[in-house]
Amino acid sequence: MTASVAQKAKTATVFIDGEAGTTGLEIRERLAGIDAITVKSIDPDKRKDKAARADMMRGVDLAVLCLPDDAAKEAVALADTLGKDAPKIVDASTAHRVAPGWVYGFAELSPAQADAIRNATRVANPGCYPTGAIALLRPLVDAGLIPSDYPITINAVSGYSGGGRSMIEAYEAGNAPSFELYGLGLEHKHVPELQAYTGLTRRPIFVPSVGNYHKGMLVSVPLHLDTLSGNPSLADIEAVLAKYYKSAELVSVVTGAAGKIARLETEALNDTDKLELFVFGKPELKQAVLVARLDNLGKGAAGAAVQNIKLMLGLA
Ligand SMILES: NC(=O)C1=CN([C@@H]2O[C@H](COP(=O)(O)OP(=O)(O)OC[C@H]3O[C@@H](n4cnc5c(N)ncnc54)[C@H](OP(=O)(O)O)[C@@H]3O)[C@@H](O)[C@H]2O)C=CC1
Ligand SMILES: CC(=O)N[C@@H](CCC(=O)OP(=O)(O)O)C(=O)O
Repeated sequence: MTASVAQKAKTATVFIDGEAGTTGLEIRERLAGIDAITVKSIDPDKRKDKAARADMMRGVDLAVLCLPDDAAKEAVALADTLGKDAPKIVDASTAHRVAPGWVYGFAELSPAQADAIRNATRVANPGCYPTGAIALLRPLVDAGLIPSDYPITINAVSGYSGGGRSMIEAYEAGNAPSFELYGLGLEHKHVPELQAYTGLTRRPIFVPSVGNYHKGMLVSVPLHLDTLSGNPSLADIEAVLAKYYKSAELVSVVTGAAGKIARLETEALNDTDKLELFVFGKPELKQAVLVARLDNLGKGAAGAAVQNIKLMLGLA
């Protein structure tokens, strides 16, 4: 597959299973701007027809699954019936993010991750919230500043597009709340990937929320500096993050925010695939708040999917 994909790199073909959904549409829009990729669309009447979907998969280099979890598992089972004709797969759902045999599609996770994605046939696209939280925490756990058994709490807010078509319709009907916390049973579907890819041995507490606006996300992690290893300063934390993402095109560390910026709004990165990281806090208090900002449909979904598609098709 790798050699043939390289040979036909100019005409790589992609099928988006779930093309008409929130994430599918965003991916289609981004792929339309890439000359080296042709999107093959299924007849809308057949979009849930297993035989038609299997035929589409047989005819492409890569399939992107933008489906609910159960439908994504069904799509993988369909691909499994195709043997050597199965396409490469990027799954945007939660179904395979910690599954054996799948590579986690966060290219900036570690220096080796982009290559792991390039060489993979099955890649699980990260959740929007874990993208922010893992980006903040993984470098600090790796550096030993945050002990792996540290009791981490992650607070986050998303625009309502994060909930897909049904939540978008509910909010746009005009009778949704202005803001609400959810996941208060502490079993949000993102916790397993959050724990697995941050390297935390203690299960983090994750408190998501949704605001009455379309898209844009903030993920924040409060820290008591005097309980971390080596009593690090805000500058130490910032330096670890800045070094980790030095060469990353899409992830940037906004340095010097502490003491200068006191408010942060959610929508500044909308319609981009960027992820910004900030370290706020006050040295005298020995307290810090790490914050990640992203477009939940950009780096939190379609932007990361397209990054993975390009890596897997030999285009990046
Ligand atoms: N929205 C977001 O910010 C993010 C979403 N995701 C994940 O991406 C996946 C898609 O989410 P999202 O785009 O928001 O969801 P949507 O509800 O907006 O879209 C889902 C699409 O899948 C189609 N679909 C449902 N069941 C089947 C099936 N059995 N066969 C074929 N097509 C089917 C739906 O068609 P129909 O409407 O006609 O039923 C719809 O077009 C989910 O797993 C979600 O967790 C990932 C990252 C972020
Ligand atoms: C606001 C909202 O409801 N958000 C979704 C997460 C969206 C996302 O990115 O996660 P997946 O990729 O795992 O779907 C939720 O909390 O379930």
